[in-house]
Amino acid sequence: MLPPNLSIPDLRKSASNIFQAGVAAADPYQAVKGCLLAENDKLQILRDDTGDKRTGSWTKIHLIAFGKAACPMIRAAIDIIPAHYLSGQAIAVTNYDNVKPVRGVNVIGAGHPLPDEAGFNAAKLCAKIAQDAKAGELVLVLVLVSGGGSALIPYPVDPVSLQEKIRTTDLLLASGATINQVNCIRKHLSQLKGGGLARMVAPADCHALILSDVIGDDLSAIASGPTVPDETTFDDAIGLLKFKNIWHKVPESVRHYLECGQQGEARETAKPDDACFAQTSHTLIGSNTISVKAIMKTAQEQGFDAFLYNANLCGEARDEAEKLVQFALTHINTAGNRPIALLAGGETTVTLKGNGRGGRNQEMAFAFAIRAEQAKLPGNWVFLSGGTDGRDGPTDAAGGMVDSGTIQRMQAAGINPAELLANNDSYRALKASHDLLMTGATGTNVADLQVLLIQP
Ligand SMILES: Nc1ncnc2c1ncn2[C@@H]1O[C@H](COP(=O)(O)OP(=O)(O)OP(=O)(O)O)[C@@H](O)[C@H]1O
Ligand SMILES: O=C(O)[C@H](O)CO
Repeated sequence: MLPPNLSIPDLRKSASNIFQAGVAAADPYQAVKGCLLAENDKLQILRDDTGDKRTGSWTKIHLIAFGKAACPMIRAAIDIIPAHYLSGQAIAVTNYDNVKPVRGVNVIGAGHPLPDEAGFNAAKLCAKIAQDAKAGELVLVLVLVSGGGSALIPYPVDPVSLQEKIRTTDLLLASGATINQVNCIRKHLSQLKGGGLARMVAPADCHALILSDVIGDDLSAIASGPTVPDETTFDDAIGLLKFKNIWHKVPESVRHYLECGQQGEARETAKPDDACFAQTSHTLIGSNTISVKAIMKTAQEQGFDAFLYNANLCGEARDEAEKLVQFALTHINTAGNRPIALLAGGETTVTLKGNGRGGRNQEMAFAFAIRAEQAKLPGNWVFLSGGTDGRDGPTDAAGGMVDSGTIQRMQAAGINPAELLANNDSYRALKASHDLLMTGATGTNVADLQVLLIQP
């Protein structure tokens, strides 16, 4: 049970425990294990999207895993699938932080959030495994997909070079575009994304187990949907680049390729009626929603009056911080004396205007501290915003955990909070106030979680 009047250290400890419960609920190893069954030496996929079982008279199974959770996902598959199925064609591509050796698997570390040469080489190996699967050999290609996959297996269309793809990704990530928008462009510049991998596997069987880091769980957006039909078009991709004011900044080869596509001279991504999907199925095995339920439960168990503020938090990080402060102010008035937990899950965006360092969670936590101080949010409070993958933006922090004393600590360290926020320099500000959330890479990835705890 909670002590009667929670101090800031008490609240910080609880916030961190609640967040960890959300991360634990997205354990990729358990999620894959819960979906596969080997009985009498035969493999069954326990449910696909329609809730049906999938079995087959496969003689070989090839494994392709990519994303931040690739290692634990492929380990679970290797632990369950009877050895006689395994062909030796097993690859896992993950970000450098999450590389772990897995028996019988070619584990490859690659660049994230910006792609690199290692990822490009890994993407070619994935394509080779897919193309080697022949229908006559009764092969199943089991694809294990998790967030981060888009950056990790870049396979640009001809004639776009890897460097040009990296430059385009960089511009997109800084533009404030949502992940669905970013991935519409990525799909139209890739050989694997937007159903490309499913096309390579066909006519052999393909099944994907998908751990979602995309709010709303649109399967075609997760890791840019390499095994999923894509409804977006070259028109959409061009429209988005123009809308985000980066059409004239992306490399000439990218503009040229997209324009060719618009005129029907380049192949569209795989649409729902593409023949490759006849043998392709999917299972969604984990998501932010499941983690949000877990943090609600943990907050309640810890004695907080828990309220689901938003299960689909999106929008510009600093604006969402402001809205949460305003909501907390009104919520406090209607609550009694019990400590309150306002909880959320989602994925905000940041439109970069400055040249500082940070990530969307750090920026939201930093902006929350500034706004809460200005609005005089009463009582002891702690606000945590963190990426379940343990990595927020191009930094080594998972996010930020700020409290009623944060702004004072920043000022005492000689920091001008407003100036640093204007420069998107949340990492420096939070480091100075000792408010960086440092978890290390967690091995999973189901977007972000927010925990606001208040002792009125
Ligand atoms: N200085 C900064 N301040 C705030 N946000 C930043 C900063 N620099 C980069 N970002 C944001 O970080 C984002 C990339 O971060 P991150 O790698 O955590 O994304 P992600 O969504 O977890 O990646 P993936 O979905 O591929 O797993 C970009 O969208 C960008 O807007
Ligand atoms: O890899 C990606 O595209 C993002 O993490 C969304 O899944």
